[in-house]
Formats: sequence, C-alpha cells, structure tokens
Amino acid sequence: MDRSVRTPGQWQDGRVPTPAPPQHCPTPRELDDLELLVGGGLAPLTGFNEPGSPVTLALPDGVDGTVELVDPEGLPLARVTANGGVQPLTHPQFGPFRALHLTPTQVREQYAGRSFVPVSGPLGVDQIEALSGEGPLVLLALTGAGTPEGLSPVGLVRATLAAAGHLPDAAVVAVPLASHGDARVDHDLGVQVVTNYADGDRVVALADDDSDLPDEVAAVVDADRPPPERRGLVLFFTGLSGSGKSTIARAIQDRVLEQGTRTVTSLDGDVVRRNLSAGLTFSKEDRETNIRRIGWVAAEISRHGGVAICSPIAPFDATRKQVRHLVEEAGGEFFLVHVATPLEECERRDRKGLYARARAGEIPEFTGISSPYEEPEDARVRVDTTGRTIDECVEDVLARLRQDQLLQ
Ligand SMILES: Nc1ncnc2c1ncn2[C@@H]1O[C@H](COP(=O)(O)OS(=O)(=O)O)[C@@H](OP(=O)(O)O)[C@H]1O
Ligand SMILES: Nc1ncnc2c1ncn2[C@@H]1O[C@H](COP(=O)(O)OP(=O)(O)O)[C@@H](O)[C@H]1O
Repeated sequence: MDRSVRTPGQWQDGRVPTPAPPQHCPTPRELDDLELLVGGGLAPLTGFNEPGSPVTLALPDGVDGTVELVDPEGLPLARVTANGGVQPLTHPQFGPFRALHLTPTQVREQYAGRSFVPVSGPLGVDQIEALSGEGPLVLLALTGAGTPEGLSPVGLVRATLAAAGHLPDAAVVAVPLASHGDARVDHDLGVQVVTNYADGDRVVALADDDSDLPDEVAAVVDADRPPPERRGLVLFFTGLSGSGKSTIARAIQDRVLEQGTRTVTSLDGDVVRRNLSAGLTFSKEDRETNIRRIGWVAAEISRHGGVAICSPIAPFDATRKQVRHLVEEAGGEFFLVHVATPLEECERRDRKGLYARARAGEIPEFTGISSPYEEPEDARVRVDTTGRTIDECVEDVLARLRQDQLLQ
C-alpha cells in the first residue's frame, strides 16, 4: 500500500484527526494573566475561572468546549479547556523587552538572594536614594494592562531601566501583572505574584514619593506620555447627515495645518466610504464595522502622536465608546464633538437631496428618518449650527481644544 496516500480525514498512521478547536484572541488583560499562569507567576492558580478567582477568561457566546487562545497576530499560545485548565502551546517570542519577561523559576536561577522591589511607576530621586543602600536588587516592573501609573507598559520598563542605571546593582524583570479593576483584588494579586517571584527573598516596598525624577527617567516619561499639546489626538465629529460635521472638521484641519506643529489625517465619512469602507451598506452591522475601522486607524495615528479628524455620522453610542477605548488604549486623547443640528434643519438644507429621497422611501435605513441616531452624553463640545456662522461653530470647538491644552 502506498503509505503516502491518505483517505481524506485520516493521518498517515490511520488515526482520524480531531477537529481543531475554535480560536479566540483574549483581551490584553487576559493575555497578561495567561502569561503569568503559564509561567507560574500566579501560583497556586494554574487556570482561569477558578471559583472566587479574579483571573477570569470570557469566551465568545456559543464557545464552550476547548479553545485555542491566540495572540493578536494569530500565534497559538495555549489551549484552554471548558473548566479553565490551561495547556501552553508556544511562548510569546516578540514584543519589546521580551527578554526581560522571566518566569519565577528563571528569576530563581539568575537572581536568587537579591531583594525584590515591585515598581509600577517612574522612580523619583528619593526612592532611588532609599534603594541605593539595599544591596543587589531586582526591580519588578509591573507592566500588565492597567497597572503602570502614567506610563505605557514599554514606557514603564524603559523608565525602570533608566532608574536602574542610578543604582549600584539592580536588574530589571518585566512582570505582566494586570489590573482587575478593584484596588483590593489588585493588591492581593500583586502580593501573590511578587511573593512567587521573591520566593522567600526580601521584598522592599517603595515609599510614596513626590520628589523629582532623574533626568534620564524624566526623558522616558516625556517621550512616552508627552504633554497634551504633543499627545496623539482624535477629533471625532458625530451628527446627522448635513449637520455640518465635514464643514467644521475641514475648517479645523486647516487651522491645525496653519499652525504647522502637527500632522493631520482626515477620516471624513463620505471619503472613508469610498476607500477604507467601500462596499459596506448602511445596516447597523455595517455602520458599526465602518466606525470600528475608522476608530482603529485613528487610534494608530494617535499612537504616533498625530491628529486624526473623523467625521462620520457614527449613530451608535456603544460603537463610539469602543472607538474612545481604542484611542485611549493607544495613549491618544479622544475628543468627541456632537454636531447637534436638529433633523428639521438638516432636512431643510438637504444639500445632496438624500432626505427627500429617504422620505420618498427610495433610500432605506436613512439616519434620522428610518434608522436611529443615539445622541451622545459624553461629548466635550455640542454645537447646533442652526442660524450660526461656520466660523462661530469652529470657534466653539477650538476654544475647548485650547482650554484643554490640546491645541495652541
Ligand atoms: N442610509 C443612509 N443613512 C445615512 N447616510 C447615508 C445613507 N445612505 C447614504 N448616506 C450618505 O453616507 C454618509 C454617511 O456615511 P457614514 O459612513 O458617515 O455613516 S455611518 O457613520 O456609517 O452611519 C452621509 O454623508 P454625510 O452627509 O457626510 O453625513 C450620506 O450622504
Ligand atoms: N454654522 C454652520 N456650520 C457648518 N455648516 C453649516 C453652518 N451653517 C450652514 N452650514 C451648511 O450646512 C451644510 C453641512 O454639510 P456638511 O458639512 O457636509 O455636513 P455633514 O458632514 O454633517 O453631512 C453645508 O452646506 C454648510 O455650508
């Protein structure tokens, strides 16, 4: 028999392959928990969803058996069984400072006998001074989602390395201890993780400190979290068709370009629909996809310190909040403007004749006529353009931007 020929659905040795489990990409918090679970940092916990444990994993509806957890690039990291048990598959290999992500066992091999210092923010000169008499140290940079104070996870490692340069003998280890949204829980979990890393060696708690940062640390903080006027900014206009979003957005874009200190990308509703979102309809689902795409691009722009000006209708509150979350996670500032021109005025303008066609039933699911618009309650500026000049409306937005020190 030719062993190279397999009956479809059979391995070479005749076994029938079991179907691959569904894949799921966890949240950043869950990915951090997974890394600690697999490495033994959360011992005695070894799996997700143990009774009373904050280390939980939420799976999409309809997924209840074994699941393969993948990182955002699709690399399979672990299999998780229905009861939360974790079987590791691959260790994450990429990501900044990956070499500093050690397990408690690796830390034992390299640094047993040192004193351990949990670090969640940039170290000030007084804290460094206090640590300099403590002998050989391991600075545990607590980089998990939501834990670093005023810094990104990478920024915290860079700031801790800069501080270590001021100490006689300090190694830095990155520990992805994530916040679970409750101070008490976070504290208890932190103690558990740090105890696992120190394994009986001394733990040194940092005293509160409002002293200056050493120059090298301050430079890291400044680059990682620039002041508002240099931080990435997403100016997001929402409102009915014809309310004035594009008109105001274009004028503001010109003002920012005239100042010459920022790069600007425009993500106008109509333009996006001809490019990034070509082919999408105006169903609720497609509108949400459209806004999430705009939000994703805008968040990336803000991550690099640029200004993104978006002007889609964006009628759904939950989708707008998702965009806010994406942008804030990227370190950008999300500035929502509600162009609150009432339907009657938009319909009176009817620049493109769309309202008339929608009323005639020629355009289904038209916002304000046959599709809902959910008014935002979290807008920083609300502008009703009725009876006002374009300049007045633009000034309303610019004034608030200046007040919040987001533009000069
Ligand atoms: N059914 C329906 N409902 C609303 N709008 C419609 C519709 N069909 C076409 N148009 C035109 O498409 C523009 C809105 O696209 P957006 O991408 O901003 O909409 S959404 O945010 O995805 O809801 C909108 O442009 P603006 O006037 O710039 O808002 C309309 O000209
Ligand atoms: N104060 C104002 N601010 C903005 N647009 C105004 C104002 N007054 C009248 N308009 C007019 O209303 C229309 C708004 O269209 P547009 O900016 O394309 O709206 P949208 O992008 O929300 O669909 C334009 O023709 C604009 O000239």
